Amino acid sequence: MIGDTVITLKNVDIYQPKHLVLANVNLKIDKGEFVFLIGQTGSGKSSLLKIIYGELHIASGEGMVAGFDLKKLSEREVPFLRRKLGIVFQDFHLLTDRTVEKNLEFALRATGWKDKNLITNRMLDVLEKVGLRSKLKKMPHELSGGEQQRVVIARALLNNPEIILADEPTGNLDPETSEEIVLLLKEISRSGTAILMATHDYQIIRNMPSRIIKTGDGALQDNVSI
Ligand SMILES: Nc1ncnc2c1ncn2[C@@H]1O[C@H](COP(=O)(O)OP(=O)(O)OP(=O)(O)O)[C@@H](O)[C@H]1O
Repeated sequence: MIGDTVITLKNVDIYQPKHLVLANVNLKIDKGEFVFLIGQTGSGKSSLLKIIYGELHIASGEGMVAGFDLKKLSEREVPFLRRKLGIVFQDFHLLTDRTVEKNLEFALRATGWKDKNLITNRMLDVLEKVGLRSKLKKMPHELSGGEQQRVVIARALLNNPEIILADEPTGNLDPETSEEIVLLLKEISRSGTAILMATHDYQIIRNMPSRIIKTGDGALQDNVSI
């Protein structure tokens, strides 16, 4: 990693799977930056995120994410890259058959945590950050959409990620709750985690001015205004 840059893509072509979705992508995101990713449906936002979290391979160009060289990334290393990333998607992906506590514990154990006390402390820590410490014993269906999304964000924070990738994290939420979620993500970015958030919600972008990148016509544009 060079300096405080946590994502670097240089002249990257992104294919899905044989069709060139984005050509010659150049992108740099620094530690603690908050960036919106916009673009029409099908223009390549998810494909860009997939390159960053190692779901799609780089065919040409270069990429470094959280210190991992995407070009050299083997299947075996992908889980280690993912531990440096928090991933937050639109449809919450909480396990519906267990409590908030058990959801978080499951994610910690899956990433190698064993000590019960450390697990409990970490869970309380992240729930505190998202303002949901009192909901530890609740089942997902006992929470509102916004609260469920906060738990997903708490889960994304468990391993202290360098970057959070959020794909339409407010897609299922009302405008007020959406704004709260984005404010929470902004606050998280101020403590040093870079946030890249794909969204179609221009209202939110207008209310919270930040750097905007945009996919369209097979390319990625930086510092766009809307
Ligand atoms: N698994 C796949 N196989 C074939 N083509 C795909 C696949 N996934 C995506 N595509 C195509 O790649 C292009 C970019 O898709 P992508 O999902 O990145 O767009 P997007 O900007 O995230 O769209 P949305 O806003 O609808 O989520 C689209 O033309 C899509 O049809």
